[in-house]
Amino acid sequence: MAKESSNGLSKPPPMPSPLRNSKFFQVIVADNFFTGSKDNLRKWIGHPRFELIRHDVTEPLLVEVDQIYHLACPASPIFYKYNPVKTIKTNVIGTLNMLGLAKRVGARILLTSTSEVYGDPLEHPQKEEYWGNVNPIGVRSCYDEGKRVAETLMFDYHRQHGIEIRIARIFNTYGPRMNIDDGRVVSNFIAQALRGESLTVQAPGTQTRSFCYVSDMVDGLIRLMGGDNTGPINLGNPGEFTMMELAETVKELIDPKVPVKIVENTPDDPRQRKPDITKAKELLGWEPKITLRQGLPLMEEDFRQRLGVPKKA
Ligand SMILES: NC(=O)c1ccc[n+]([C@@H]2O[C@H](COP(=O)([O-])OP(=O)(O)OC[C@H]3O[C@@H](n4cnc5c(N)ncnc54)[C@H](O)[C@@H]3O)[C@@H](O)[C@H]2O)c1
Ligand SMILES: O=C(O)[C@H]1O[C@H](OP(=O)(O)OP(=O)(O)OC[C@H]2O[C@@H](n3ccc(=O)[nH]c3=O)[C@H](O)[C@@H]2O)[C@H](O)[C@@H](O)[C@@H]1O
Repeated sequence: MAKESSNGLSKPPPMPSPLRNSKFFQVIVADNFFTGSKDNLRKWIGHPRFELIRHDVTEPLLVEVDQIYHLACPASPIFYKYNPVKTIKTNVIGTLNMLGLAKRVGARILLTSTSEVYGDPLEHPQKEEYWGNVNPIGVRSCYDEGKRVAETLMFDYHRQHGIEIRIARIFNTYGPRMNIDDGRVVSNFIAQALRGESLTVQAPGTQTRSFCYVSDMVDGLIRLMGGDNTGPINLGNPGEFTMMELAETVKELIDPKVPVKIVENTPDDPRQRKPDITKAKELLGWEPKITLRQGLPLMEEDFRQRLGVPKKA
């Protein structure tokens, strides 16, 4: 039997990457562009300390890095359900590959997990200690069970190999430059209102979500990566809205005349969701600053430009 060292590991943890002492940040983005767009990276292409690689995380990646932000995964229900086997491979094999990379080069790795690990929660608001209420064989399982396995892999690599891990459980986040046809509710309602189409509220419309603006989320992720806590830590905005309230807010902002249409919902849609962010406040000194009413107009402006719908004078 392998002898255990004082930290409980059979082998010492990997040496931290020497890149930690580097004077400059360099960024390597790896994306297979399934839901992402090169257009969003246009301003960085050609920058001497930026590199873009078309890469699928279900294949191993050999690069030298000291921090890994592991975000790769389709996140909108329409896209993650499109090829569920690929989604679960991305979560399981993709996370294994990123952890293997972290182990080889001694990097710290952050996983963007999700509030979907709480499933259709029976506790409200959700605290990190809640184990969730997830259907393991439903149409959302490729994503929510996939992320649960990804969290398990992160902790097993941490305990078994001493890898430095960070886990964020992100709650519904939105912002400019989202794919216009992403399919998630905020982008759908804004695009529909701008196109003068009915806002498609999925029944019953009383289900709730808590929406976080993207710049707040990025700030939270950077704090988590830089701090001493493995997580999991909830990152999200506790302001909670029903989908009907969201539709009314978007109407008021963009076009009070657009109708709201109740359409069929999809199976296992969580009925309520709101993060308890006590941990993020205490451990990261983080809380979101941008309310939904402040964030929506910023997204509207970007969608107007891309859809070519100028604001009426
Ligand atoms: N936005 C949210 O509300 C939210 C909530 C919880 C968790 N998350 C997580 O945050 C991460 C980013 O989400 P997002 O909202 O920006 O979604 P997104 O779909 O806009 O971005 C996901 C990115 O991953 C890439 N990708 C997908 N599969 C890949 C693969 N196999 N190999 C390489 N790249 C791949 C896509 O092309 C895209 O650029 C995801 O892991 C998601 O699960 C997001
Ligand atoms: O925050 C999270 O953890 C997860 O949130 C999302 O899941 P979901 O909340 O279902 O996202 P949406 O598709 O935006 O749906 C939100 C609510 O809006 C409703 N909806 C959606 C789209 C639409 O056109 N109309 C509408 O009423 C849905 O029924 C649902 O109740 C995505 O699955 C993931 O990006 C993410 O991991």
